[in-house]
Amino acid sequence: MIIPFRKMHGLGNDFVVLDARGAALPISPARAAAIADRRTGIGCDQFIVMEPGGAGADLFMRIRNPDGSEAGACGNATRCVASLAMDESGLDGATVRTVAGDLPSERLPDGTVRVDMGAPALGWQAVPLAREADTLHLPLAAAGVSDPAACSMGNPHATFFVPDLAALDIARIGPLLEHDPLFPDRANIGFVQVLAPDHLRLVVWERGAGLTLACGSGACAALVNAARRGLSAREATVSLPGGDLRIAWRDDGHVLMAGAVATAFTGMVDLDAFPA
Ligand SMILES: N[C@H](CCC[C@H](N)C(=O)O)C(=O)O
Repeated sequence: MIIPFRKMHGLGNDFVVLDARGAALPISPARAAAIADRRTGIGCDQFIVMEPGGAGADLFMRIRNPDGSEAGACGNATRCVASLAMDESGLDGATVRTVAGDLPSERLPDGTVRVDMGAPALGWQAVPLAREADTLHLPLAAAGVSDPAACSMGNPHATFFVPDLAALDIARIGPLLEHDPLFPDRANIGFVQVLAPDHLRLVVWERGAGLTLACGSGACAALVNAARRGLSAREATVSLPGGDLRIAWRDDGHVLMAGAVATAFTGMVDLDAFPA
């Protein structure tokens, strides 16, 4: 089955996007992982399938990591597919439905796309954690980092606050923390250096994907956790290796994320060339 795909990214956090709104596609976790593989497939941080949205949503977005695991949120991909929906409709707004809820998105005058990621979940069971703990100060330490905060943005995040990001070997400690038994569903691990109350520097070891150039839900979690700790304001620029996101934790509890989106290229893919 040969079908079109679109390669998109948000600040270098990149996605292969397939369109299954017209007809279901035979996409197993194994096939998604094979297409996401950067050596033998097209290669991406997340594999995205657009499905029919149903009433009240422009589309449903299914998110898979390169290891085949399904995720409940992907902020950068949400902004990308919302941009596609707005291009198609000619409108400046679109609602993307995910397993974690409906995410209203809009294109801003400067061409960036802003998404309402909803409210973070702050309780230990919602993150989730394997046992009761204070999500503002988790009993977790590894390889020179400790005392993270945690929340869910529809997917689990732990945020460590460090004095110097450059001093960390994130490729080594990221997987240890991602797989810590405290996280029954694993977790995305963010490392934050607070530059100013309205400016955070962030690097994320993503669950099921590893180091990425940007992580939208991770930037939301970093801002929420920094504000909860009194380390930042409720609105800040989050600078990731791939670029800046503007994050605001509104008084109504919702977290807004704005940033650039882009289509790198389009092409055709033969699904039968990958394992069923
Ligand atoms: N690895 C994440 C999904 C992608 C998140 C990230 N790419 C974003 O922009 O939010 C997880 O398993 O929860």
